[in-house]
Formats: sequence, C-alpha cells, structure tokens
Amino acid sequence: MAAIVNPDLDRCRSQATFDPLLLTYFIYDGPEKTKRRRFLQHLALKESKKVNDCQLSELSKEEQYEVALQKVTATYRRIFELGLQDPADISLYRNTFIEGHPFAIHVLAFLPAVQKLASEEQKAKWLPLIERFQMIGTYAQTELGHGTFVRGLETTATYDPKTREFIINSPTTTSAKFWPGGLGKTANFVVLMAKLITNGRDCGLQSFLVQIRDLETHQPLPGITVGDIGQKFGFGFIDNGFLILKDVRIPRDNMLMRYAQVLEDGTFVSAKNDRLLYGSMTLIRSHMASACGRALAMAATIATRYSAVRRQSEINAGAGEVQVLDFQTQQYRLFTQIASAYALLMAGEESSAVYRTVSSEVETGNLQNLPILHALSASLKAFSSWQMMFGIEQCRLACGGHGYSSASGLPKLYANEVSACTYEGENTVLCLQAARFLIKSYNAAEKGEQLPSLAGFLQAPKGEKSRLTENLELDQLIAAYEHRAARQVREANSRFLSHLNKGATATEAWNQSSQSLVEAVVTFSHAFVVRAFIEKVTSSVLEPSLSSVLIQLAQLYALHGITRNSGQFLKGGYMSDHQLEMVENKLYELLAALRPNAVALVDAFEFPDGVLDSALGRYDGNVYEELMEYAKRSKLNKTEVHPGFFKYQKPFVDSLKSQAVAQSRL
Ligand SMILES: CCCCCCCCCCCCCCCCCCCCCC(=O)SCCNC(=O)CCNC(=O)[C@H](O)C(C)(C)COP(=O)(O)OP(=O)(O)OC[C@H]1O[C@@H](n2cnc3c(N)ncnc32)[C@H](O)[C@@H]1OP(=O)(O)O
Ligand SMILES: Cc1cc2nc3c(=O)[nH]c(=O)nc-3n(C[C@H](O)[C@H](O)[C@H](O)COP(=O)(O)OP(=O)(O)OC[C@H]3O[C@@H](n4cnc5c(N)ncnc54)[C@H](O)[C@@H]3O)c2cc1C
Repeated sequence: MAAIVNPDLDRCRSQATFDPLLLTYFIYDGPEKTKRRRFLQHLALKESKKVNDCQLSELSKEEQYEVALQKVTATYRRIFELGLQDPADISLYRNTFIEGHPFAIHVLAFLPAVQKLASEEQKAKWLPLIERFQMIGTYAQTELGHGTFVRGLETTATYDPKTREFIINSPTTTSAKFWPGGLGKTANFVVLMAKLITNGRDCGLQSFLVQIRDLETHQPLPGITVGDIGQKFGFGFIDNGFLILKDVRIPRDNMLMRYAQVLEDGTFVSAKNDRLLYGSMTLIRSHMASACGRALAMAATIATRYSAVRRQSEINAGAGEVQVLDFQTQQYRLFTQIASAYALLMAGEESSAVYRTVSSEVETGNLQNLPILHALSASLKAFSSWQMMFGIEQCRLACGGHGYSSASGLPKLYANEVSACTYEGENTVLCLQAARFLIKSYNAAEKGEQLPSLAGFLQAPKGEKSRLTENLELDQLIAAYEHRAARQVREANSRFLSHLNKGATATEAWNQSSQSLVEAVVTFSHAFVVRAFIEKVTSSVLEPSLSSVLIQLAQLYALHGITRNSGQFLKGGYMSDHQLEMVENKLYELLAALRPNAVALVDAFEFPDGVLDSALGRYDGNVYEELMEYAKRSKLNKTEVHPGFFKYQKPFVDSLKSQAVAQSRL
C-alpha cells in the first residue's frame, strides 16, 4: 500500500511551475539514462536490504567495517553476475547498495594508479587480477610526517643490482605510511610512493607495487607491520591504516615503469615530466566537484522536504502556524544551497570533460595542457568541497533540533563528506598550486601573450564598470565574477611584487602574499562555477517552464556570491552602491519566486529514501512518525531500567540521602 504523503509536502509538489521529470532528465542526461538509473537503484536497494538491513551509522566502528565488507563483497558479486561494465552503472549500483566501504581506494585510486603508472606489460599482468579483486590494493602515499609536501616523503626503495630487487624501508618514525584507505585490514597490495635510490643516487619519488599480506592467510608478510589507525571524525566503515616496512624486497619489475625506469644495472631513466606521477590524484580531484554537488544535493533535499513539513510559529497572528519554508530566512538558507548543489554538479561535468580531453592528450604524449588541468582540478576540488562543507552545515542548522539527531542523516553526511577538504590535497595547499598557474598566466597576459581559454578572463580590460541591470543579464553576471577574479589575481600579484621589492626572496614573498593568493584562486573557481552553470543552462534545449526556473536558480547562485563578497565587487567602483542594493533586492525577489518550486527542485535529484537515510528527508514527509520510531529503536531503550541505574545512579542518590539524614541529626 502506498504511504500517505504529508499534505503540506503534497501541496508544495503541486505548486511547481515545471515538470520535475524534465529536470531529472536534464540532470541525468536524458530519459534513457534516467530509466536505467532508476532500474539500477531499485535493484541495488532491494538486494542491499536482503544482505543486511542495519544502518551503518548505528554501529560501532568495528561493526561498521564488518557490515561494509559484507555489503561491498555482495555488491561486487552482483555487479559481476549482472555483467555491469559501464563505470557509471557500476558506481551508481555500488553507491546505492552501500554508502561507503573498505574497497573505495582499491577502486578509486589503486586501480587508476596502476592504469596510469604501469607499463603496458605490467598492466597486462596486473589489471585483470585487480579488476577481479584477486589483488586488493590501496594508494600508500601519505606518511605520518608528510602528506602535503610529497617531495618530503621518507620511505626509501634502494635498488640492489645483484639481486635485481628493490629493498623498501621506513627509516624513521615519521616515514610510516599513514591514512591510506583500506590499508588497515583489507588490502593485500599497495601502490607505494617511495624515494628511489639507485647507484647511490637519490632519484626522487617513484611508485612501486608492493605485496603486504599473504593471499591465503592474509597475515602481514615478513618485514611488514600494518594496522588500522583508529577512530576518525567520520568514515567509520573504512579502515584507514598505517604501514611500516623493514627490508622488504620486491622484484625490479614491481616498480611502475610507464614513465621512469630503472634498468637491470641500476641505471635510472627519468620521466618526460615528473608530475605524471601525480596522475591519479588529478583524476580524483577532477571528479570531486560532482561528488561534492551530489552530497550537497542530498543535504538540500533533506532540509527542504523537512522545511515543507515542519510548521512552527505564525507570520500573521491568528492565521495559524506556517511551514518554516515560508520564512524568508529559511528560503535564503536553503534555496542558496539548492542553487549551489546545481552549480557544483554542472561545474563538475565541465571539469570532468576537461579531464577527459587533457588526459587523452597526455596518453598521446602531449603534455601542453597538463598545467591547466592541474590548476583547474586543484582549485575546483578546494572550492567545491568548501562550498559543500558550508552548505551541508547550513542545511543541518536549518532543521533545528532534529538536524542534530542522527535520524536526520545530516551529521553523518557532514562527518563523512567534510574529509573532502583534506584528502587528495589539503584545500589551501591546492589553492596555492592553482595560484602558480594564475600568476604565470597574469604575467603572460601583461606581456600580451595569448592565454588558454581558462585564464582568458585575465585579458579583460582594467577599469571597466559593471553593466548589470535589473534584468540580471547572464553575461553580465559572468563578467562581474571574471572581473572580480582578475582584480584579485592582480592584487595578489602586486602584493607578491611589493614583498620582492622590499628585498624578500621569491619564496618568502610568495608566503607573505599567500592568503591573498588563496583568495584570488577562490574567486577564480567561483567565476568558473558561475560560467559553467549559466552556460549549461543556456546551451541546453529545455522547456521554457524549466529553463526559466533554472535561470532563476543560476541568478540566485550568482547574486548570493555577490552579496556575500560585496566588497570585492565594489572595489575600484566596478559595481555601484545602487547596483549592489539592486542585487540584494533582486535576490530577495528570487527567493519568493523560487518558493513554489523548491520541493520540485530537490525531488528532481531522485534520491531514493534508502540512499538519503533520513527521517527528515523522506519522500512521503512522514517525519514525526519516523523520528518516534527511530527514538524507540535507541539501544538505550532495550531495557526499561538501565543497569547503570543500580550500579551508579541509585547508590549515588542513596549515599546523598543518608548523608543528608546524618547531617540533619547533627
Ligand atoms: C566515470 C569515471 C569515474 C572515474 C573515477 C573517479 C573518481 C571519482 C572521485 C569521487 C570522489 C568521492 C569519493 C571519495 C572517497 C574517498 C577517497 C579518498 C581518497 C584519498 C586519497 C588521498 O588522499 S591520496 C594522497 C593525496 N595527497 C595529496 O594530494 C598531496 C598533496 N600534495 C601535492 O599534490 C604536491 O605535493 C604539491 C602540493 C602539488 C607540491 O608538489 P611539489 O613540491 O612536487 O611541487 P611544486 O609545488 O614544487 O610544483 C612543481 C610543479 O609541479 C606542478 N604540479 C604539481 N602537482 C601537479 C599535478 N598533479 N599535475 C600536474 N602538475 C603538477 C606544479 O604546478 C609545479 O609546476 P610549475 O613549477 O610549472 O609551477
Ligand atoms: C579521510 C582521509 C582519507 C585519506 N586517504 C588517503 C589515502 O588513501 N592515501 C594516502 O596516501 N593519503 C590519504 N589521506 C591523507 C591525505 O591525503 C592528507 O592528509 C592530505 O593530503 C593533507 O596532508 P597533511 O595531512 O600532511 O596536512 P598538512 O600539510 O600537515 O596540513 C596541516 C596544515 O598545514 C598547512 N600547510 C601545509 N603545507 C602548506 C604550504 N605549503 N603552504 C601553506 N599551508 C600549508 C595546511 O593548509 C593545513 O592547514 C587521507 C586523509 C583523510 C583525512
């Protein structure tokens, strides 16, 4: 029997001015893909329940690990049985079946690292085993003492030409590998980043395939000390681990030799470009805007549906309590996050497309656009994970007290997803990487050189004024963001030069201007996202009813950024006070205009309830019933009287009672 839908939520749905199904097609690339998506999600949820129906977030870390392992093995068993081949189908099926699992780094980093860094011969030998999970691996780069500064890694791989082996060592406490996902208990292989030493010479960082556990007994091999790193902020289902290597010998052939090689006599042949070694990091970074957009879309769905169901306080005295979604402050909080989710999803599509283009160029030996890909993937990874982090928290706060309950699904979403600000490169550090590209491009532009299109905005004439009017022209919104970015890059460059002129070395001057550089990179990414959002909406063939709502959403995204950073748009008189006031007024108008469409905008993401895993975000809006059920399931309710009552509480109360009696007798 179909569940009765909460009438407030039902009414919100009926108020929509567009057909959400058309928006779903727009998000997921047409009716065919949407149909397939629904089919796979339905199948995955049904089968997942059969394997184990418990909620991971209700379990201890050890239990989470075990259930996640049970589920991920069942997932892949089914993926093979179903014959799924398309990576998009596989990740959709897996991510619906299970929210997270210990094979994540095997799939996301170990496999791509071998694909990218191994020679053809090595790939032919290892990839079939890796793809069929006969080898399960992780990407072991970070050490206790170094994550960011990769050149500072201390693990050594010393070549012994007599035996044609590398001898791997962790020479110091800080050289222990630390953090790799799946290392603690799951992996039997690692792609290991280590300093290559051959013929007595340090040849810098290289990658090696190292077996760490026996394939049958799973015991660590001789010379290997390995384990889990313990409780974390989130990601309880992944066994991030540590690894210490002592005189571990691997054959010469286990160095991943696509780009650099060590010959049998120990001669080192260097790569055409050392940075190719960082390829799997770039791959993940390039796809992270989409992943962040998805996470924010989940949070926005939960908070928006709940805000349609939740009634509290009156706007007009005596007229009854209103849906909290009717408060302008709530609309501001939530609609700006819905807009951000869409913006990140579109920007993610764009950055994945850039990744595909540049990586196929790299495959043919053309490295010309590698710096562009690095700058874009690094800066967008940082920007989108920061926006997602801030956005999920806004959604959680927008749910009031119930947002603090695990039943809302929001605490675990935040705790898991916030790690994206750190893994694959700490955000600030990645911004500073992108800053190198922007500053170089800026100086090239000053010399009148042609710039790649990504940096083309730096060539815009200075001293322009904004021509944005009440019509909120989309080209003027892009122009405003690109003007702001160009100005921030120029200012950061001036700071850098002024420190140089005062006698600082280049690296000191860079450090003294680094906050300014990071801010410039944030404005650059923001401009990229605004452009990607607007271009995707305007270049797609859409029903007018849908197109007008998406344009409103893109305008809201852009206006929100202007009001939050108004100082930067006012600088140099680019925008006038009058324009800024107009922007604020228009933003408030857009909130009211989007109100009838809010629920449809999040419904269109089509997150199944089983994926949202939230009492507040249920499609049927039966929030209160589910919250009560959730409370009743609390483990503390298993007994009417907790044993702690007799162990601690009663003796304590009784002791005070007898003391009081004793005192009253004095
Ligand atoms: C459908 C398709 C599906 C596809 C699937 C796709 C996947 C989908 C993904 C979805 C995800 C959701 C699920 C998540 C689950 C959990 C996952 C958790 C995973 C966590 C894994 C990790 O966490 S794993 C460790 C990552 N650990 C770092 O991330 C270290 C940061 N640290 C550095 O990255 C370097 O250390 C740092 C700072 C650059 C300095 O390195 P350094 O000192 O050597 O370099 P310098 O600063 O001197 O720079 C020297 C020159 O190299 C240039 N350059 C530098 N990097 C470059 C590069 N990558 N490419 C090109 N060029 C590069 C630079 O631009 C300079 O160029 P120039 O000189 O011309 O300016
Ligand atoms: C959930 C999770 C999963 C992970 N999975 C893996 C994995 O599978 N494999 C793996 O190898 N690693 C993994 N890591 C490690 C991760 O990649 C690193 O933690 C990350 O790259 C940050 O490096 P760090 O820890 O050394 O931070 P640090 O660099 O020590 O950062 C501390 C502070 O110093 C600042 N800082 C550092 N250097 C600079 C600089 N040059 N300029 C300005 N500021 C600077 C940072 O901005 C930050 O504020 C994982 C981490 C997490 C949290």
